[in-house]
Amino acid sequence: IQRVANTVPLSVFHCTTRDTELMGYSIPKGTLVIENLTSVLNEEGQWKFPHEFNPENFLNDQGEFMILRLLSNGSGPRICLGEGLARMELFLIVVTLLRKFKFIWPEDAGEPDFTPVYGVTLTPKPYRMKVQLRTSQ
Ligand code: HEM
Repeated sequence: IQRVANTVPLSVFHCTTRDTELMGYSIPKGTLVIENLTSVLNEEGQWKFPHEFNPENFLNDQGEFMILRLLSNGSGPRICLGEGLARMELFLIVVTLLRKFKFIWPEDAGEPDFTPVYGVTLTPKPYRMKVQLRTSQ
């Protein structure tokens, strides 16, 4: 979910505090550095299905779960302080909703439009969804 949602596509802007050499590039002191997380999270060649929601992106050839650093919350000394909290909340909220309800795309709603709404964060366009209480079996 976090890979496809790409919630903070340009991360938090940073600035070099000294002249820096990175992979052959010289970055002078005081340069504004903007990360492109959209590229990281959708890079062709890095993901089996870069442009679709497919949990198989996180499985190896034997079908086992691969432990990856997803990078949707940045990395390094300034990594997102809320990463663990955000991940736990997402898990609890999504699992609780899916256990209680079925989410059904309405037949008359046409194809879903995945074009994001741009801001500091990316959000989906408003959409209608049929929500049905699951019956206990
Ligand atoms: C899915 C939810 C979230 C996403 C995708 C996200 C993403 C990010 C990203 C990309 C950065 C920049 C990291 C970097 O510069 O390498 C960041 C920084 C930060 N985030 Fe989050 N974040 C999320 C939720 C939260 C929550 C819930 C909190 C607090 C409770 C939080 C607090 C922070 C703070 C304080 C920083 C700045 C850390 C620093 O500069 O030292 N974030 N976040």
